[in-house]
Amino acid sequence: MTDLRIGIVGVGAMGADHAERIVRRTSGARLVAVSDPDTARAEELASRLSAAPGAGTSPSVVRVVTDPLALIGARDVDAVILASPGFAHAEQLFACLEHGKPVLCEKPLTMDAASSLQVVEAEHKLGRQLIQVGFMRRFDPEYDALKQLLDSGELGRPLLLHNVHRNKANGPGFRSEMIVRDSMVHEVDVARWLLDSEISKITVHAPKPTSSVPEGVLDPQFAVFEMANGAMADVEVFVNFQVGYEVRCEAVAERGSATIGLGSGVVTRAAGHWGGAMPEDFRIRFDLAYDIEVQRWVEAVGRGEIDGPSAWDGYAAAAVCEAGVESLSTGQPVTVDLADRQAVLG
Ligand SMILES: NC(=O)C1=CN([C@@H]2O[C@H](COP(=O)(O)OP(=O)(O)OC[C@H]3O[C@@H](n4cnc5c(N)ncnc54)[C@H](O)[C@@H]3O)[C@@H](O)[C@H]2O)C=CC1
Ligand SMILES: O=C1[C@@H](O)[C@H](O)[C@@H](O)[C@H](O)[C@H]1O
Repeated sequence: MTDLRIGIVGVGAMGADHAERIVRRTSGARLVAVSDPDTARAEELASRLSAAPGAGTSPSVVRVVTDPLALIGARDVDAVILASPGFAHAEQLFACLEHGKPVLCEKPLTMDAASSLQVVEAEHKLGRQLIQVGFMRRFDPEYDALKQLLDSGELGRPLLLHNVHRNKANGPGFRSEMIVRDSMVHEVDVARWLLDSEISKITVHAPKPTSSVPEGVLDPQFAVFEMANGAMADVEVFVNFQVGYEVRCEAVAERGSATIGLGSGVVTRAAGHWGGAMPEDFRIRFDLAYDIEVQRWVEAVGRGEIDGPSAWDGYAAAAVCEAGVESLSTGQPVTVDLADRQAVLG
C-alpha cells in the first residue's frame, strides 16, 4: 500500500505537533509539504523532519511551499491538514474542495456561522464528504468510554453535563470572545456529541475576572447550554488558571453519573505531598487523542470517507459560538440560529 501524501498548512504549535505525529507515529502516511508565512519556521521544520526516521513505508522528504493555496493544489499532495489560524480556514477549505482534497481542519471550521454554512453547502454540492473537523476530544479514550457508556443506556437518559476547561495561561491578545470561539467551542462539540442533540439556547455569564488578565478581558466564563432534546450542560472555561491544563466532564443520567478527566494516572507520595502531575497544555493532555484522530483520518481518507466530526458539526459549533458571543455581551440567553439540517443536506 502506498502512503497518503500529506501537506500541512500552518506550522505553529498545532501544525508542528501534527507534522511530528505524521512523520513519527502515523502509519500509512508521509509528510511531503508544509506552508507557513513564517518561512524560517517552515524551513526549520521541513529540514528537521526530512532527516527523521518515519513511521510511513518510505521516509518523509518535506518541501516548503510558500503559498498555502499552491500547497493545496499540488499534484503530489493527496490530503491536507489545516493548522492555520481560524481566520484563514474559509479560503483554504474552499481551495481543498475545489481541488477535491480531503482535509483535516483544526477547529474552528471558520470564524462565523455564515461562512461555515457556505462551506457545508459547497461540500454538499460536491456529493462527497472531504472535510473533517479537529474536535479531537471525540478520540480521547476517556471521552470515548463516556460516550459508549451513555449510548449503552446503562445509566438511563442523560440529563445534565458539567464541564470544566482550564488552560494554564493565554497571551494578552486572547480576548473575551476568543474564549468562546477558540476554547468553549470544544465543550459545544462535546455537549452536542455526548447528549446527541443540537444546542438550542446558550447563556454565557462572566464573574468578576481573575486579576491575571488585562482590563476588559472576561476570564473565567460560565455558560449554560439548553439542548433541543431537553438536556442541559454547563461549562466553566478559565484560560488563565495559572496552575496547569485541566479538562473534566461529568455526565448525570437517570440512574447514575460518570466523570472523566480526574487525572488519576500515576499518583506519587513524596516530599510531604501526594498527587500526580498536571499537564502544561492540550498537546500533552490530548496527545493520544490527536494520534488516534490523525491515524483514523488517514485510514478513512484511504477508503474515501471521513471518520469524525463533519463540516456540519463545525458549522453547528460556529452557530452556537456566535450566539455565545452575543450572550456574553448581554448576559442574556440567546437562541441559536441553526439552519435546518434536512433542508441543507437533504
Ligand atoms: N484541537 C486543539 O486542541 C487545538 C486546535 N488549535 C487550532 O489550530 C489552529 C492553529 O493554532 P495554533 O497552532 O495554536 O496557532 P499558532 O499561532 O501557534 O500557529 C499558527 C501558524 O499559522 C501561520 N499562519 C498565519 N497565517 C496563515 C495563513 N494565512 N496560512 C497559513 N498559515 C498561516 C502562522 O505563521 C503560525 O505559524 C487554530 O485553528 C486553532 O484554533 C490550536 C490549539 C489546540
Ligand atoms: O483548542 C485549543 C486552543 O485553541 C484553545 O485556546 C484552548 O483553550 C483549548 O484548551 C485547546 O484545546
